[in-house]
Amino acid sequence: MPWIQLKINSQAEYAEQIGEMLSANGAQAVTFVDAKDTPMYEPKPGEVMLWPDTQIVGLYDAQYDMSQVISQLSKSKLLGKNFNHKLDQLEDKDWEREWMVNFHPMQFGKRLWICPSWRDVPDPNAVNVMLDPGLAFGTGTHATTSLCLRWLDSLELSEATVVDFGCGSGILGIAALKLGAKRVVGIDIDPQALLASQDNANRNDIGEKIELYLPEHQPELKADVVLANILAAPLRELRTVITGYCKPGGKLVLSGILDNQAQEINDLYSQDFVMEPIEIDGEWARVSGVKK
Ligand SMILES: C[S@@+](CC[C@H](N)C(=O)[O-])C[C@H]1O[C@@H](n2cnc3c(N)ncnc32)[C@H](O)[C@@H]1O
Repeated sequence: MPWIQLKINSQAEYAEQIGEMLSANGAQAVTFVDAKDTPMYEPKPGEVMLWPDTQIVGLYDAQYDMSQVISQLSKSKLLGKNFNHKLDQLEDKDWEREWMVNFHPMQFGKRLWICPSWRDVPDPNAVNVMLDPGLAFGTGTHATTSLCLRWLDSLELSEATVVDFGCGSGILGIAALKLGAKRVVGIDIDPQALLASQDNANRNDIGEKIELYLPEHQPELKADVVLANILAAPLRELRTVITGYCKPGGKLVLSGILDNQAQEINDLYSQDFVMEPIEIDGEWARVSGVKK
């Protein structure tokens, strides 16, 4: 479905109010972008980042009557009759890649950085994962991914075999390889994710160390580390499969779990794992343990 994007530049102090006006006037999503594209850090979950010159971007269904929206907005005291705005038509894919504007290098734990493949690395001596998720999930900006990345950074992974269940962009498996793992098996139901994972692995010169499978072709193996960031429902349903991938003494991390689901998932997996303390980030939780 095509979309229409309405862009309004403003001083930071008015941006949130303008954003609220766009939401009240039919915008399906409102984002805030630095109008001057100065370097910045990634907003934490729940945090609205405002820069001195902020661009407020409202996303509207292409069928929406934008003349009505503009007329409504021009009646507000904040914007006035001749307020400065820009309207752009977007195709779906353009919108899905809009996040690229806001994707900057980010550090996770002590050693690990995730860097958009089109930007410079901030520290050439760090463990840098160069990433372009394409249309797959996983940039590190989402709390479910960052919880796993921080956990990975805290491990000694030399020579480890790793299963990345629900690999998306490949971000977790590739980070594990760059942190020293010797082999990663990535599994995903989405063929786009497998393509993105292979592209990203190649981009990081470790393409030969990753194997990617749809669930119907997933191989049998016992891994030292199992990662699964795939929401609570599949974690429940696939417990035996996920548990089966982990060797005794191996480590497991589960994410994609809401804060209020974490204890139940923790208790479920405690049948086979000695669980570690649950880690919370905003509304998301990380559950982890060591196989008995
Ligand atoms: C939340 S994303 C996580 C991506 C990446 N691992 C990360 O941490 O950012 C979940 C991924 O799991 C995949 N997925 C969902 N259900 C699955 C299942 N039953 N088996 C395998 N993959 C699944 C989705 O296609 C998606 O790519």
